[in-house]
Amino acid sequence: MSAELSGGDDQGAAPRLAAARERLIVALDYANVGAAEALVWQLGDDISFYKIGLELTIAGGLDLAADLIGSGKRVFLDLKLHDIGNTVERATAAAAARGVSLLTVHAYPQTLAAAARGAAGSPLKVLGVTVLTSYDDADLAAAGYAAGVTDTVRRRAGDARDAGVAGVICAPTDARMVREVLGPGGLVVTPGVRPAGAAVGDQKRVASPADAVRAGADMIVVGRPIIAAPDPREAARQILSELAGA
Ligand SMILES: O=C(O)c1cc(=O)[nH]c(=O)n1[C@@H]1O[C@H](COP(=O)(O)O)[C@@H](O)[C@H]1O
Repeated sequence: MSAELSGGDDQGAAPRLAAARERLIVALDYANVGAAEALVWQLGDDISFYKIGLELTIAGGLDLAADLIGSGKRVFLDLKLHDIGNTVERATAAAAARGVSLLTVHAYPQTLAAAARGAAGSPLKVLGVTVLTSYDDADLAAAGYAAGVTDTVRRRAGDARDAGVAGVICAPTDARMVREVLGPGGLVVTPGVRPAGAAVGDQKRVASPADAVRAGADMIVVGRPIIAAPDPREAARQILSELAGA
C-alpha cells in the first residue's frame, strides 16, 4: 500500500480512508466483460462498489454483476429505465432479485412511482436521474423543455422524494440544492466528477471529488478519470485520498 493510502502516523487516516471507499463508485464503461474483469482485478481491495451501465450490460455485464456480488462487491446497475409503469415496475423487481444495490430510472413521476413499487420490500435503492450531466440549459431547450437545468433538477429531485425512491443522480454542481430538497436521508449520487487536470470529455456540469462531497454528495461515480488513466489503481488511490481529506 502506498504511504499516502496507509495514512502513515495519522491515527484518523484509516477511518477516513474507509469512509472514502464507501463513497467511490467506479463505472465499468467497457464493451467487453474481460476488460471490466481485468480492471476489477487491478483495483483490488481499494474499490468495493462498481457501476455496470448500458455498454457493459449489452456486452454480458449482468453475469459479471452476479460474479461481483458473489465476491463481496456492491453493484450499481445503471440502466436509466424509462418506460410504461408495468414494464418499469417489473424490470425493477427483476433487478432487485439479482441482488444489485442501486438502480437508475429517469426521474419522471410515473416512472419513479413504478420503480418504487418494483423495489418495495427489497434492499434495492432506486435513484432518479434528474438532468444528465452532459446537458446544459441549451441542451434542455433543444429537447423542448422550457425550464433550465437548475429548475428542472430541483423539480425532479422533489418528484423523486415524493415518489419514495432512495435518492437521485445529479451533477456535483447541483448537489447542494438537491440535498436541501431531499433532506439528510436522501441519497445523492454524482457523476460528472473530474479530479484537477482530468479531461472533461462530454460532461458539462462537473466538479472535483472533494467539492462534490462538500456540496452534499453521498457517493461519486467516476469512469474515464480512472478506467482510461495510464495507471488506474494510482488514479483511484488519488481520488480516495482526495475524498478522505474532504
Ligand atoms: O446515471 C449515471 O450514472 C450518469 C448520469 C449522468 O447524468 N451522467 C453520467 O455521466 N452518468 C454516468 O456516469 C459515468 C460517468 O463517466 P465518466 O464521465 O467517464 O466519469 C458514465 O457511466 C455515465 O453513464
